[in-house]
Amino acid sequence: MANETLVFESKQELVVTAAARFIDLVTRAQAERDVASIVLTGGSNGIGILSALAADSGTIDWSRVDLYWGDDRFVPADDPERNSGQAREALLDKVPVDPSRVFPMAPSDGPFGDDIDAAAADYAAILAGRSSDGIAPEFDLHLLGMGGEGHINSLFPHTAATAETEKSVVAVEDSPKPPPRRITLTLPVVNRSRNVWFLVAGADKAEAVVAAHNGADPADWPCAGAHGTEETIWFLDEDAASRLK
Ligand SMILES: O=C1O[C@H](COP(=O)(O)O)[C@@H](O)[C@H](O)[C@H]1O
Repeated sequence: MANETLVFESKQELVVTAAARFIDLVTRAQAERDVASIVLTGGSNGIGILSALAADSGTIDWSRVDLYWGDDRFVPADDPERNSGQAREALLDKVPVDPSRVFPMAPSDGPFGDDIDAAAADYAAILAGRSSDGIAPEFDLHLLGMGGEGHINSLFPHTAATAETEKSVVAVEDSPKPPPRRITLTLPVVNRSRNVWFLVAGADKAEAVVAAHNGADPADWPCAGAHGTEETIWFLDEDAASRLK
């Protein structure tokens, strides 16, 4: 399992480079497995890479890309906080994705109404149904943003969701970062990904970056618990990397 840490002068350089590598990765995955499977994330850089990809929309065969989300907010479908809605606006409405290959998590006004546990169970069933072992796909790439306290997806420090070892998807009712109700993939499923990429900018993330690089306890720093089976790459701006030796 390889690890790489790349440091960029600006957030823009970070997302543009990540987008170029995303195109390479998807192209290679499609050559090897026909369809590439990608887990998207939210946050400034998680959406930033999608905007950078929109500027280069002719290169990827989007009809052969499966798109999942690492987490989303359990709010109405048209709420601007939805990671999936932001992804549509930044990229997915602009490229020829196959709608049958796009798997957003259910919103709070979707088929399960306000039942967040049913919505989480539905997403687990979707992942299981698209896997070879009844659990979840081996994603080609899982994109991750990160909070200053080390959260990834909606896995926050010292929470049951972060400690989960059995379920692939769980409901979060009390996220310390608003909105409180979210659905998230768990660490065991993140870690089925061939490649895990962290997209992180800002001095407020520097302590968490050091913790992850030093192999901290994921209960304290959830970011420390995410690894690709083939490669883990940290895309950092200089501020986020400022405390690395
Ligand atoms: O709550 C969330 O935050 C993280 C990181 O966001 P950022 O704006 O600080 O980069 C994001 O990756 C995650 O999907 C989202 O739900």
